[in-house]
Amino acid sequence: MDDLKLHRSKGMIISPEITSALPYSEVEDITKEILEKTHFRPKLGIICGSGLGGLAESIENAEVIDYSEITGFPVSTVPGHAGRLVFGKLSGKPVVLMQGRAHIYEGYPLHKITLPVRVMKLMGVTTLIVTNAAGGLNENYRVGDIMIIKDHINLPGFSGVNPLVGPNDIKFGPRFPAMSTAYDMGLRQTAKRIAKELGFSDFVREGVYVMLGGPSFETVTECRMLRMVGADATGMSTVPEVIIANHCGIRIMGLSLITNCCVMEYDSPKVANHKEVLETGQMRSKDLQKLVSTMVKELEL
Ligand SMILES: O=P(O)(O)O[C@@H]1C[C@H](O)[C@@H](CO)O1
Ligand code: HPA
Repeated sequence: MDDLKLHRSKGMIISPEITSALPYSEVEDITKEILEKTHFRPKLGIICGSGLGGLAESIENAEVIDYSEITGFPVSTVPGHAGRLVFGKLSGKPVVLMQGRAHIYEGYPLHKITLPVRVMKLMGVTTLIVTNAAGGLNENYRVGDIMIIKDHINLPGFSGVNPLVGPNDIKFGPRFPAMSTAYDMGLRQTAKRIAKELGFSDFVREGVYVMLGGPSFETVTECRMLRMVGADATGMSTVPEVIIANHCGIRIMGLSLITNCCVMEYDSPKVANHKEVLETGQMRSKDLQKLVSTMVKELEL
């Protein structure tokens, strides 16, 4: 008996939120709908965070589909997230790039935010590079640093907010996926070596990303607490996508751009703001493009 039928047979109450997660066959239909609009068959997916959509500039022979034209896709409402699916070639390899993502704070349920990842899986994507803008918690981090993500803290998950809540479809992956190896070690090592070869060592780090729901930025005490528990950077995305990608066996690399330093002192006049986030994205855009395109050149897909 499949998981959804089992839930019903036990008389379990499933919230409308959970039942509205798309079944495998509908994700297949959406995938087919998209693939009819492009001749590319990518094995690599890229998700661009706030202000990082410039990565699309490196894509050759781009074919673009607006999220609004795709059944079930969440439409971006945040500045710095164009809301377009870009197919094309990066370093000679076919890729699909999400120019912008959806976030919990926009009001989207997690299954909708993460739908594009399942669609990528059914398209044939085996490796995902996921990027975000984040606030630096680590006292050694500077604005403009790029952090290779080695692990995450799913803070919303502490209260049951996880994109895998609800009946599990084994066609996507197991009921209880391990998360301790979510950020592929081989990809992290390659990224570190390439950063060194490109002369980027001064601003490329490796650390832990923590996700909060947003949209308000963190208080001083929240930042202090997050630093104490081992987080190096804080943001409002990425973790749900990584959980869903890892669940369905996609290899993942995560990159955070440190767009601002978190305020750690009670009497500091400094405040986090989205304008600074977008400006830093612009400032580091070319270096991020170089790091990602050089990695892609080397990737065995
Ligand atoms: O999509 P990401 O995680 O890059 O966006 C970050 C978090 C908020 O959406 C926004 C705050 O400036 O940037
Ligand atoms: N906090 C949360 N999300 C963010 C930040 C931050 O300081 N900067 C960019 N995204």
